[in-house]
Amino acid sequence: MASDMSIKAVAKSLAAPKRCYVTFLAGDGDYVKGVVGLVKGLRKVGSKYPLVVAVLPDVPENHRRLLISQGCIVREIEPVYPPENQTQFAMAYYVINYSKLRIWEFVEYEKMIYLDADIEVYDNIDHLFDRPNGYFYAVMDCFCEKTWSHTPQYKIGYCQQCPDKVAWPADKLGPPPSLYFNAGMFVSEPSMETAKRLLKTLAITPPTPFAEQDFLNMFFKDIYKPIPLVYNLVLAMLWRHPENVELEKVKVVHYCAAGSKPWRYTGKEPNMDREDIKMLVRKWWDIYNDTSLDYKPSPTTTPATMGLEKQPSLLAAALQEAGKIKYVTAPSAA
Ligand SMILES: O=c1ccn([C@@H]2O[C@H](COP(=O)(O)OP(=O)(O)O[C@H]3O[C@H](CO)[C@H](O)[C@H](O)[C@H]3O)[C@@H](O)[C@H]2O)c(=O)[nH]1
Ligand SMILES: O[C@H]1[C@H](O)[C@@H](O)[C@H](O)[C@@H](O)[C@H]1O
Repeated sequence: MASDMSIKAVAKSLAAPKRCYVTFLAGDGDYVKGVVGLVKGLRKVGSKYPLVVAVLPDVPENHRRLLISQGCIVREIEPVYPPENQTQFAMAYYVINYSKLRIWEFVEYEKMIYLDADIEVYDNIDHLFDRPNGYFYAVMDCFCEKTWSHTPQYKIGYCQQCPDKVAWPADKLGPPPSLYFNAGMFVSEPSMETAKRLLKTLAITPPTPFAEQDFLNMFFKDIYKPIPLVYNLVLAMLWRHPENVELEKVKVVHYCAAGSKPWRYTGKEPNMDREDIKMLVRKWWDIYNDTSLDYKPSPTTTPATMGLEKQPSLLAAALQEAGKIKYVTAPSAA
């Protein structure tokens, strides 16, 4: 009977579509805290799918171990560099974000939901995996913060979040820009063919201020489908377009406004003393500090299910940190 059950469970898991959440981690700084907060948040809302962390080689071993002990699957990726250029990125470190393009190589999954490490999930969004294949789903960005000051949109006060407020001067600037998404959250399908095309296209595309975000907008323009802003609340929306935000309905918060990363929050930067911001920063810390959300390996956890089979050097350490993992060895014929 028991073995019947387990056969059924295995068959079910084999038939289940392969889906995952993905995030990206670079360097030895404090973004690792963001990933820990994220995986705990996903656990809190009962997400059914694992969080795969695409790490650059410069992520130190102790951070990788911490992530594995929190139930993440750590996958090292090779860095991707944009072509040489004199471009000023909106933030100098955005140059590393081109490496995000590697996640289309994760073809052991059929579909992925990408989330930046400075994102927290406050409600289950697994249903986004059920949207039809063949599209790139993401939330429309806002052009009103200073990081956009290099653009005509910012200069004339045009934002796609309120396209009727300032009309786009088509006579002077030509047709209005295509819809533009924030690349901190998106739904897409890994594919080796797409991965190769991304890199090939990048090699002949000069870098622009929002780095891979601009690039992805260009690359996926024809299959982009906007989804409601509850799936990626870019914090500036709270003061730039409050009429568009119903905060209590928001499922995913993106702490991308200057000064809003919870683990660096001081409250001193513009807008950071707002009550809604303070509440959102507190909410993030509540999840991060909640030890009941720490990863508890199930009795059937194995190196393979933890994604450790290709990382023997991390295995022992991860198991030590995770503490109580029990292996279920394959039944022996003897
Ligand atoms: O030292 C770093 C810097 C960044 N990151 C990773 O890169 C992501 C993007 O960086 P930020 O969150 O600091 O950047 P923003 O929120 O300002 O980013 C926005 O613009 C970027 C342009 O490159 C990306 O498109 C990003 O997805 C979009 O949300 C982080 O969340 C994190 O996952 C690191 O791991 N380490
Ligand atoms: O797309 C950008 C980007 O994500 C920036 O980091 C953020 O500061 C801006 O508000 C947003 O519009």
